[in-house]
Amino acid sequence: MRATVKIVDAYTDRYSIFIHPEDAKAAKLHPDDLVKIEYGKRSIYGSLVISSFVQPGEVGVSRDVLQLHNLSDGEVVEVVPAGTPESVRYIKKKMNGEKLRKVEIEAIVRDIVDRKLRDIEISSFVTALEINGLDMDETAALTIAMAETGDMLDIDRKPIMDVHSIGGVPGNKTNILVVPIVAAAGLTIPKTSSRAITSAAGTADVVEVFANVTFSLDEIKSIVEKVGACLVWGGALNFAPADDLTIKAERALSIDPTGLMLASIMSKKYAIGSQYILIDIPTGKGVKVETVDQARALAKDFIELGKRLGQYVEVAITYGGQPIGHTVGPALEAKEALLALMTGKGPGSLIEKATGLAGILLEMGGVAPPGAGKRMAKEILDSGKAWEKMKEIIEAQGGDPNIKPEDIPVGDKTYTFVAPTSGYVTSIDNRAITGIARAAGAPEDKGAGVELYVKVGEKVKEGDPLFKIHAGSETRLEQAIVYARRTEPIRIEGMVLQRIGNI
Ligand SMILES: O=P(O)(O)OC[C@H]1O[C@H](OP(=O)(O)O)[C@H](O)[C@@H]1O
Ligand SMILES: Nc1ccnc(=O)[nH]1
Repeated sequence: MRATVKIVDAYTDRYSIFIHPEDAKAAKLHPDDLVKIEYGKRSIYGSLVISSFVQPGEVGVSRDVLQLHNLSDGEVVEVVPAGTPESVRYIKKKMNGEKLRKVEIEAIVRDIVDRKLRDIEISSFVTALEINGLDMDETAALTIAMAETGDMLDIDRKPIMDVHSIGGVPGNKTNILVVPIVAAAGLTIPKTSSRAITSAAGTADVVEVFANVTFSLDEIKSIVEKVGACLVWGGALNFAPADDLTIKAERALSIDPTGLMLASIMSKKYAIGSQYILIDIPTGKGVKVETVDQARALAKDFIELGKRLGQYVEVAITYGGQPIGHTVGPALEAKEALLALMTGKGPGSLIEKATGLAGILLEMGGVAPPGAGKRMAKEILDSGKAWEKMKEIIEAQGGDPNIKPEDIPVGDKTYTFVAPTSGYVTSIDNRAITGIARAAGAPEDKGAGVELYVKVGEKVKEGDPLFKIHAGSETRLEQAIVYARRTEPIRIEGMVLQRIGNI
């Protein structure tokens, strides 16, 4: 049908296209149908909303559609049913456990990027990958397709280093220390991060507390060539664009299928031109990889995928059996990370992991002799050079380089859980801590999260504080308290775990 464009001031995150009920009836269109707007030689795909927001003869476009396409009020366009993309058949092949050909994977990625595949089809694809997986041929095809459907970056300052965690462990603010340490040594490290997938705060969510993380590739190039590093959100416009759309489905299901994880990470590294990449695989109970054998197998996949992409990859298998540091949630983690950079002091789990990973990168980049990297990294941190570099990065990314951790606001609705008995802390449940922080509102509410007062192996007396929940509202706080009471995330030897009566 021919229609006049009307901008609908709504951000639906579903690329919504609105038409009036009378027009929908005449065109035999139904809610959530995939529809196409044709104007000139361009095509815009979106999910149909039938509504009186628009008048007969009008087609409404939401703000998220306008983020990708220039349309103005009053333009005359054609609105037609889009039908079912061929790539849906390929998704069903993967649902049936069949191997996908390179061209089929490319079609799926292209249709995700063009928004021909709606949330429902993308979730089906992610679920199929969780159940049936991808082999290395499919993973490499997916990685390159994800990278090449977006912009690629060519940074002049070589060699280009990179570091990326597969995530999964709460409080993993490590790379916020690693990046400035490595850059302070004179190496180039254009770090891209995703927002939280299974955790309560992705690195992009944490950095966004004190600096902008959404930039175009030209802006990233300028930042990196100026200060040698960045800490930005990989989901920014047109940078491996399929990645953030599949992550949205992963986040809803709190899953991260191995093949998609490999492609998600390495597509960003490939797009930004990283040459030497260190992958962190946190390993332990309650994270994405639970055993060292599984971690070694995943490490081999990352190294093989890197070879196919022309990138040198090393992998660090790290301890992931409990949260990193003492804080979980964007603002709380930002405070802890900045304080560690300012003082060189902080929880051993954070400082030791950060200097360990940074040390490997210093050796990979040739600025530290083999075996001397961690010591050099610690010297850079202790000397204040890492903090000076971080201030350069913060300023280049539009933040306040004079920021003080104590000035960062956190949720003021709090509740502290105390030890029910005396004894040694025997375990901290990663998934429960993440669940409590997310119930409190993280990562969307940056001030929400959990502060840990104890770690595994520490001795407590009955009544000692174990952890504090921060939330932005009493409602969220109550939800987090209920979740915490149900999951009891911190176990102390000697405590009564359950009492079973004659129920
Ligand atoms: O823990 P979950 O949310 O599953 O994984 C996502 C997190 O892991 C990676 O960390 P980094 O950017 O390498 O520090 C991602 O960028 C993101 O921050
Ligand atoms: N799936 C992913 C895990 C961690 N980081 C990413 O960028 N993607």
